[in-house]
Amino acid sequence: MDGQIIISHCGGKSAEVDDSNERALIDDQFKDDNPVRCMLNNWQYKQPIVMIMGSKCPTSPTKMPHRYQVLDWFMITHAWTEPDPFSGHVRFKYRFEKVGLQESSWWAPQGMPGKNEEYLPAVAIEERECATCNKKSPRIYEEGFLCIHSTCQQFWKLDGQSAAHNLHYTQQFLRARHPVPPNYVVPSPLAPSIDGLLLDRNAELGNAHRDFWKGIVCPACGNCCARTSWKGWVCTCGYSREVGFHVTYTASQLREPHRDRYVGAPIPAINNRYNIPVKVETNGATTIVRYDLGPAVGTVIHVQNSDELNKKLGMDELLQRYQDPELPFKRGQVTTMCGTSYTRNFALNCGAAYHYVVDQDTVKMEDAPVVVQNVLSMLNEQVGKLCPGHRDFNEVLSLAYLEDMRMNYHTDDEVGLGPVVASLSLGAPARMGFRFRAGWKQNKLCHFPGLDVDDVKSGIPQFSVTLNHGDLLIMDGAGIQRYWEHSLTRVEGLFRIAATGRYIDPDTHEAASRPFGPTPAQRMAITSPKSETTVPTGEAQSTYMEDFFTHLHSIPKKEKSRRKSAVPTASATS
Ligand SMILES: O=C(O)CCC(=O)C(=O)O
Ligand SMILES: [Fe+2]
Repeated sequence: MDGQIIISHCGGKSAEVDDSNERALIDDQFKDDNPVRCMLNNWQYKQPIVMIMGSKCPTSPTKMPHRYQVLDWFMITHAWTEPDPFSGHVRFKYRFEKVGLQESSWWAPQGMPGKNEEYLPAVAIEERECATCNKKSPRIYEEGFLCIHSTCQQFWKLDGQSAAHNLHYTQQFLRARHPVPPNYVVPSPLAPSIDGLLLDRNAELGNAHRDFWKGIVCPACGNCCARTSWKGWVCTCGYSREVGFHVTYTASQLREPHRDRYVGAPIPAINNRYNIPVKVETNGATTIVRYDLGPAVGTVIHVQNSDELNKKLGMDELLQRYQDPELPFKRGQVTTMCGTSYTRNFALNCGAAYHYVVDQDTVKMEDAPVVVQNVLSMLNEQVGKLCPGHRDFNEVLSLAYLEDMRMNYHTDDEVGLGPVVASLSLGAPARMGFRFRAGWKQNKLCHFPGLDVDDVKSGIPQFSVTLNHGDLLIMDGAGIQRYWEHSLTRVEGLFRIAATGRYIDPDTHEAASRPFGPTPAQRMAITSPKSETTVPTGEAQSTYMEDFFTHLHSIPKKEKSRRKSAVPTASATS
């Protein structure tokens, strides 16, 4: 790797060799493998590609300042196959060349190609035909011409013998620079302009559009900056940009335009295989639907009110007050195997501390925004009527969903939680799915005689409900969290609030809460100074590409059919 050329392999299927830090392929890579196909498409159709480098990259020419950094736009000039030095499996390799050769590369040290250096005149990479397969190969290594076609008997052989693995790239291969083909366009700047984003977007969307909650590149320091604050983007360098809401959404604006608000008894969306008993009770203004999941599990209760009753109960006002830009909503931090990330939705926890996979602050109920205090009273009153013996909630987790936000399947089964969990929905409609909790085999014994374990593994929802503005969804029974999972698969609109009440026993819950991940490291600036270099033009592109494509290492037929039949099992266990 230098400031303009990167030679690398990718395409997956590698694993650590024993306990060493070395990785090796555990299977051949094939042209039909998705990651390989993507790369070959990029090469064939000349699609520019952004290179991102991790701080642990062993061939980096300088010390990388961040865990991950964006290098630049590159194009693939050559692709070929080689045996993996450790396992002998076939692996695809690629030569990437920076598109903007005239720009100085921030990651290159002084004196390296790409750094303030007038570049050498372009040199061509020689190509030769293999006497056995009659296909062309580029000259990549000093040690001699190697046939790069893995289906050829002479693949990776020098004078009839398997070539060593510690070969040296030719100077031509390293020094060649290719003209940027006509019509070759970089699809976007590496750092999209935040002003363009904010000004061009339709203000009627009220800034709940996805563009307003995804990350930006900080215009002050170049750092990638997630939107975690309700008010807008706040970068660790001190830069901040408020977003606010241009529009205060009303319930009728957020309603699904193609479906009328509830009229009459709802039709529950049920995969009716297990005949979940459903009871519907209505008095005109309120409809209560009860999904009976069995005596050892519990009941899901869905309460829907007419528009008039919702108004009377103050639901529209609650929705409006939840759009106050001063509310301390935040996107919570989640630590995953791949690093630190954020929940999709904004959260505000009030009352007892509530720890789940997310690291979040809690506001005491006496200091909580009035809207949250009102919701708590309303939840306690309504749930008290429907679930006899209900212990008053002492916590409300308010979640704000902007466009395209959702919540994946999970259970609210943290230690110290009471058996009743109830959430009030405000704003845009959303679909909540319920499925069997994977891996909980006792399901079989517990209820639904004849439960097919494949239905547990499949992850398919057994029933789902549409939560409209003003609806109350009560999960009554600890067994629901034990044997079932729920998710918010789809929010049909720009803005939705879910305010969920729970009883949390502070002592047992605190004692059992999970450790949380580290805060994000301080980030440093990346700048990319410009310098004058010459860009080669007019040099021919490699011509062996066609040969390579017609002679590619593809999955054998037998293997292909085996993979196809394996698909359902693989997805079922995921
Ligand atoms: O958005 C919702 O209605 C569901 C929220 C939820 O499941 C939770 O807070 O645990
Ligand atoms: Fe939940």
